[in-house]
Amino acid sequence: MSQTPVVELCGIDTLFAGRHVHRDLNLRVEAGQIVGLLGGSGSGKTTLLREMLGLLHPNAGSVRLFGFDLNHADPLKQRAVRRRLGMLFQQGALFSALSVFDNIAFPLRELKCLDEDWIRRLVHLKLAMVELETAHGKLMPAELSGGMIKRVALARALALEPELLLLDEPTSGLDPDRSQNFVDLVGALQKELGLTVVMVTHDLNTLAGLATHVAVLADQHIIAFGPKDEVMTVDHPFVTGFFGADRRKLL
Ligand SMILES: Nc1ncnc2c1ncn2[C@@H]1O[C@H](COP(=O)(O)OP(=O)(O)OP(=O)(O)O)[C@@H](O)[C@H]1O
Repeated sequence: MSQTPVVELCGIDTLFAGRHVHRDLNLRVEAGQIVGLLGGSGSGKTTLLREMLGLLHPNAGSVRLFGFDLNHADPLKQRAVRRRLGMLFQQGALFSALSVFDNIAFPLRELKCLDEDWIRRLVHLKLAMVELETAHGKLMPAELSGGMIKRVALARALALEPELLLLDEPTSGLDPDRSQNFVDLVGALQKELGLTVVMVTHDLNTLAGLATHVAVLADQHIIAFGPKDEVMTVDHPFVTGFFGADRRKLL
């Protein structure tokens, strides 16, 4: 018997001002997969991540995480489900008025059941996980490089030890070296922590370095899903245009 999928989107319709962004969209992500979500600009990728986070409810269809329907579960259950996922926003979305330490401590303090001594130990552990030092905890977000912002945001996303990690353009704004380091870090943590990952990316190297599977969002739904070597041979204008002559990079 197959296991409960980590993410299951069924028949999703999303409309803004009467215009469909998603129409009868379906996606099933199994435990341990790293799914690269591709699609043209404005095709509704970030909107889909927001629906997985429960920040936005689709107009029709169901969003199930770990088997729980986010639209119908009671608020307590919804909160419990949300704690099982971490999100890395495109620009990091750190709280600018809080230090690195306090940014990472934020979700831990929200639990309201850990004393400060535990929080300190956990924050230092998360800093080490993303290859930063304890001393970095004192810095403010404005003092960080682009790569460090991504690492701190990742440490915060991992604070509650999620099973599902959502990444929105994880390497955008990083130069090729930093981008490769970040891809290696996420890949190593994914293996170590057994994470399931859904990431939006436009970057072929990030996709090549991380994704086990690719989902293509076009024409308002997922037109292709599967291992990346299968998806890149799909005959669709977006797929052909995206992979173009670089198809071999992914193999
Ligand atoms: N809250 C909102 N209100 C109205 N329209 C919205 C809202 N959020 C998104 N949209 C619209 O929905 C469409 C999809 O947006 P979304 O940000 O999900 O696309 P995307 O695929 O992530 O794009 P990009 O790759 O450019 O970031 C866009 O046309 C956007 O303007």
